[in-house]
Amino acid sequence: MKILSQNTAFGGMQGVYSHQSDACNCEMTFAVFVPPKAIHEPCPVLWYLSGLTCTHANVMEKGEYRRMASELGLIVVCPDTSPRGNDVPDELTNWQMGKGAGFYLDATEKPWAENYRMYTYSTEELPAFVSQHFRVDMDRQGIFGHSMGGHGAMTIALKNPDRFRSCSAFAPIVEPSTADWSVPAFEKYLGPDRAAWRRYDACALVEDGARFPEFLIDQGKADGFLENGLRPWLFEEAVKETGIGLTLRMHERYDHSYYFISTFMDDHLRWHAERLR
Ligand SMILES: N[C@@H](CCC(=O)N[C@@H](CSC=O)C(=O)NCC(=O)O)C(=O)O
Repeated sequence: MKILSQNTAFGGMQGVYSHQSDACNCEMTFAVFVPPKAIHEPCPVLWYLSGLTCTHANVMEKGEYRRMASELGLIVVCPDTSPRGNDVPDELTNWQMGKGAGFYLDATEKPWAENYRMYTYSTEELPAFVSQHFRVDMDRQGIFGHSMGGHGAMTIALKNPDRFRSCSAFAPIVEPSTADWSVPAFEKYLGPDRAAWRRYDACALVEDGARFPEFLIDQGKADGFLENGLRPWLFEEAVKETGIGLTLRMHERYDHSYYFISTFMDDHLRWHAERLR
């Protein structure tokens, strides 16, 4: 593991690290905040998955999670959103595909399949790596994310209900297999057979029988992506009569930005901490 930076914050340590990823076949960077409590005992770990165009750095710089994570004793890990490097295929003028747009899936189509394996990276390789290098209690894991990362968090939780005790999302893409900004990417990463897309779609997963106890979703009503990209009401409909709990909070005047995310960050951290005790 390479240490790229380490800074003391709120009595804990915000670090940025990189390692060679077998899943993505490239060097991957991630951020980890370790609260002071982890000096004495293993702490619960919260995985934060970021949205389109992001790296590990967006939430680290603008998410404002450290004060509360420090207070609650939560380790927060923020992976990158795609493989990186000059050898990794990309669409330079398309922010909804390629680098910064990994959609937390394992691509099956050329040329993407060689590197774009963010599902395996986020659910297997990075957790194994983090558990080796940090004092994490892997029996107490939660996952959350924003937009494309909200989609990632919800689909990963639905597919791994025994691993995660809590899941929440800020403005998630709840049905990427029908949303304007994700259908072209799904076609390129996964091919034309839409049956294969359902494994990476929260609404479809629920329809197909996947279950997770409960979700918290915050959504801004002034979010420019609400109608065509995010549509949380589809998930509300999907979970009806399934026994899955959903707290969906719609907020007047909030948009899609980190101003919105940072406003509700403390609520999400408390939501997770209560379930990770
Ligand atoms: N470049 C785009 C806007 C991209 C954008 O809003 N990205 C969001 C995530 S969107 C869904 O996954 C984001 O988190 N951006 C990073 C940030 O720091 O705000 C455009 O031109 O509209």
